[in-house]
Amino acid sequence: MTSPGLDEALTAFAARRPLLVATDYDGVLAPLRDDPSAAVPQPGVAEVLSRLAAADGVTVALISGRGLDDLRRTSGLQGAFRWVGSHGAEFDGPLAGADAGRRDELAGVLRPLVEGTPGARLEVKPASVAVHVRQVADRVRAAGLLEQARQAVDPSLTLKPGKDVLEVAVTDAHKGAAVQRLVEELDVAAALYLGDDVTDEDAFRVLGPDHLTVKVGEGETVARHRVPGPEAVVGLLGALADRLG
Ligand SMILES: O=P(O)(O)OC[C@H]1O[C@H](O[C@H]2O[C@H](CO)[C@@H](O)[C@H](O)[C@H]2O)[C@H](O)[C@@H](O)[C@@H]1O
Repeated sequence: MTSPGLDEALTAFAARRPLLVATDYDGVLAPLRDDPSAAVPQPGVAEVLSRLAAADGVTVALISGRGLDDLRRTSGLQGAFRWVGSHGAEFDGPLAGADAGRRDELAGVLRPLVEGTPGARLEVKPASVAVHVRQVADRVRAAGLLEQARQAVDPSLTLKPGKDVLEVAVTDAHKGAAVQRLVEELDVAAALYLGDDVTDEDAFRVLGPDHLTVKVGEGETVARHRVPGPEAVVGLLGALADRLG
């Protein structure tokens, strides 16, 4: 499933400087799990990210839909990385809490729907509320809950559908804006972005042909390359680290 041409594209990418190596977390660095707190990195991730971050002229960024604190805690990763949480709403560190009132109001709307669906789970994040249905055995009810949630919320809020989840955000932050901001701030010659979900398409879209975009797993994408899953991601990042010397 690894796309033809990726190896050559990686070699060309590695020859440029400065570089941004940006990656999503769930489904890319960590295999998906029923319990989000159990989604730990694929073996080899910590080592390869450290190798990349140590290379001259290379910045590594983790850009996740998770809240920043959750991302750090669950991943257990440490290093001189740029940490971006809440789809970009947490760009320079944790949110101060200005949006907490609106978010709690939203949680109040969604909670009764979730509590009425066995297996569903509500996740209250810094700038959003997520309705998770991965563990809803009745798939018709799972789809019904996500639709009910869509209908129940204020239409001015931002809907972010994902893998067995619908997230409703009180900010309009998205990963595309976060990547763009890093590219400009760091003034990089090229960026690599790895992502597996619908919200990663925003990041793929802002990166033109000078950059390297890699979709992880199946599904429609505007990314130019594809690898099958987190194990292949470790292989790809290792191959990049080898080329960076
Ligand atoms: O942007 P990401 O780093 O990919 O984060 C996206 C969401 O990831 C988590 O949910 C997803 O992964 C869970 C663990 O594998 C899985 O149980 C769930 O079904 C997936 O949707 C996280 O819980 C969300 O907050 C993130 O937005």
